[in-house]
Amino acid sequence: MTSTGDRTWGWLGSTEEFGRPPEPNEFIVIPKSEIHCEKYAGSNHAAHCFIYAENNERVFDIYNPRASILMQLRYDGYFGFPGGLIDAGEDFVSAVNREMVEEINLNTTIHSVNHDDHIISHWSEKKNLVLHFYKLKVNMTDLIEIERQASLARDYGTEVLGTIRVPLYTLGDHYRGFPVFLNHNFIGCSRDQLIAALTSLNILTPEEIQLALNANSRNI
Ligand SMILES: O=c1[nH]cnc2c1ncn2[C@H]1C[C@H](O)[C@@H](COP(=O)(O)OP(=O)(O)O)O1
Ligand SMILES: [Mn+2]
Ligand SMILES: [Mn+2]
Ligand SMILES: [Mn+2]
Repeated sequence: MTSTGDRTWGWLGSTEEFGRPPEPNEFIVIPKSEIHCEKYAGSNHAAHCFIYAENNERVFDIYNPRASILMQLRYDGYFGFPGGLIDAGEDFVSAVNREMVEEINLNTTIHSVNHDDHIISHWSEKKNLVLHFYKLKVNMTDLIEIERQASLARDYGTEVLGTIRVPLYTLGDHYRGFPVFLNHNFIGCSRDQLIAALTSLNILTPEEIQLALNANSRNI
């Protein structure tokens, strides 16, 4: 224990396991039709959101981002999406909208998700944790405003250390850009969620995603 108390988990102890790096294939996809099944009623649930805008404004007049996707650096050092744990008796959609207010100061009278915005759900039996993922499509003007407002969020500077725009382009060496980003540390199944969203929304082709997953610095 240090004087700053930063070596304890305190009341976070009950969630400590959720943030541990997942084992390969720890999180399995569960059908949307099952997410309210009794089987998962005793699990912990969390819901996060993929906020994005189409964006073809080239970087250096070379690299087309195709879209700007909002992720965040978290207090625990991982990259993740805005969202969080679902409180007892709270429904998934209310929870993710609430968490986006807390974490990025989202104005939910303008932007919010509903049940139709569900993308995918993953379950870790080991962690007894179900992670639901939603999408929110905005235009670039709105995304820039959401980014601006995020620094005024209740949890900014504590639970959330800032928003980022995920790079989708791959630079000329076939490595820097999106492949490097995919090599960073993501929390929970957020890396799988990012790939699922990019695929289901046709933002990157499956070939581009596979190339990024296979790319590494030794290739260049
Ligand atoms: O973006 C994410 N994608 C998948 N799983 C995630 C993501 N962020 C966190 N998690 C996991 C690991 C966390 O411990 C739990 C709860 O989420 P979190 O955002 O930390 O919860 P609160 O905001 O503190 O309510 O889900
Ligand atoms: Mn939160
Ligand atoms: Mn929370
Ligand atoms: Mn959170």
